[in-house]
Amino acid sequence: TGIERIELHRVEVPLVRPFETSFGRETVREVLLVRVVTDAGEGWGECVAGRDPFYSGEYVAGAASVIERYLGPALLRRHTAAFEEHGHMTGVLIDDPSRSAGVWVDDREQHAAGADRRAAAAAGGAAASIASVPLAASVASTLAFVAGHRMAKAALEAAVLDAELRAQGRSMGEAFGAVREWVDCGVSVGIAPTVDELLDEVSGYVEQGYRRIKLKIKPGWDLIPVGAVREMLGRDAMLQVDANTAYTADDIPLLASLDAFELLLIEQPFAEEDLATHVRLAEACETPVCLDESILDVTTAVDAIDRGATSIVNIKPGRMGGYLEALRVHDACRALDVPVWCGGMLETGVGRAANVALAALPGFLLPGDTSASSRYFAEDLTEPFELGSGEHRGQLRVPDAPGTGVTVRDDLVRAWATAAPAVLT
Ligand SMILES: CC(=O)N[C@@H](Cc1ccc2ccccc2c1)C(=O)O
Ligand SMILES: [Mg+2]
Repeated sequence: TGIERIELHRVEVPLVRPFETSFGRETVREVLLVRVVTDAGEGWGECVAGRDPFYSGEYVAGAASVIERYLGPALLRRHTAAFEEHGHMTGVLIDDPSRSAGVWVDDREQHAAGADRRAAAAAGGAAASIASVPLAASVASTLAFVAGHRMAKAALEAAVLDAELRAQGRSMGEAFGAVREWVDCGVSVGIAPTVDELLDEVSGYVEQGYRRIKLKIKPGWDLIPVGAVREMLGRDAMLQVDANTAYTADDIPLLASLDAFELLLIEQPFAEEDLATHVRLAEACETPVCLDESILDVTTAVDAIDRGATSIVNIKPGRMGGYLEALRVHDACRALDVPVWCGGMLETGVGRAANVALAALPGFLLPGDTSASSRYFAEDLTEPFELGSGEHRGQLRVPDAPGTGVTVRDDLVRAWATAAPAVLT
């Protein structure tokens, strides 16, 4: 079985309102979508990287480049008979235009070790279902020769996973081990021009039924807006903040004073690599510290928890190299009694569908940023995700059709494309 074709589609989707964080202000979501054709059928994956390398070091053009130059060729060769004809050299042909011949890298030991270690770690929990998707489960080890680029890798793995599960007639929810059909939804609220405008926006979301409010903060926009929202919502509403690494150790006293607002958590106040300062804040305040940017895989998740740098984890499959690693992080956190929730990256329905399926796992104990499509887009690239009503107020339904369960509207992908798709075969 093999991967026969990879298409990279770059589209621009306007946002219904500007989204401002401590690292920038977006009015359009530029997104890279991956379509793969395997001998079992086709699948779509969404790369969560933003247009610019501001949330993380990855960005749309960089992800497209690393896929065209390294990751795509590896997948196309690794899974074709022609590739295996070199016998022991289960390596990767690096197509380097500057060099006439490709370079073979013998990676059997490295991949085998990596795969064994991961399989052992995954043996216990939801990740066990990985065994039933051999093609998707082999993607990470095939791509391991490239350092980093987790969002690019995740998009490819997600597309292969979608194709494989559609061929098996299984939904992602079923394959992941979902335990519920509806997931509680929270909403991420950007930095606003004034506190009044913030309160208006938050009121609207509460009206729509969102079960949790998350406010973006940064130095100079924190205590006052958070206090005003807490005042408006009352003390029982679920409220949290996300700083996207904007603070330093000098701000520990200020951040500790957020205890007054009885928040669910403080998300990623300090730099991605700075676990030590997160530990110091955790020791200085009651409000739980939650990490986002810092958590790249099972290893970094368990290390951050062991150090006391985080007591709640924001799981984002794109940041972790894919949904299969996200399952492992879920399992590891569950074994350590650490609640997790599903983060968001302004995904279209492609990524949103897979995130909702992931959020249905037992360890996802807090509402995630899996908001309705209308939070970001007037029109979605797939069927829109809409909040339920009545007993399902503030919830999204987990798709139960095969794969992601949604259908990508080719007409919109074409209409919103910023360039002709790149095709690798
Ligand atoms: C919903 C939410 O707050 N997401 C990210 C921040 C974020 C914000 C804006 C983005 C724009 C393009 C790509 C990624 C982005 C990520 C977070 O949890 O930290
Ligand atoms: Mg965050």
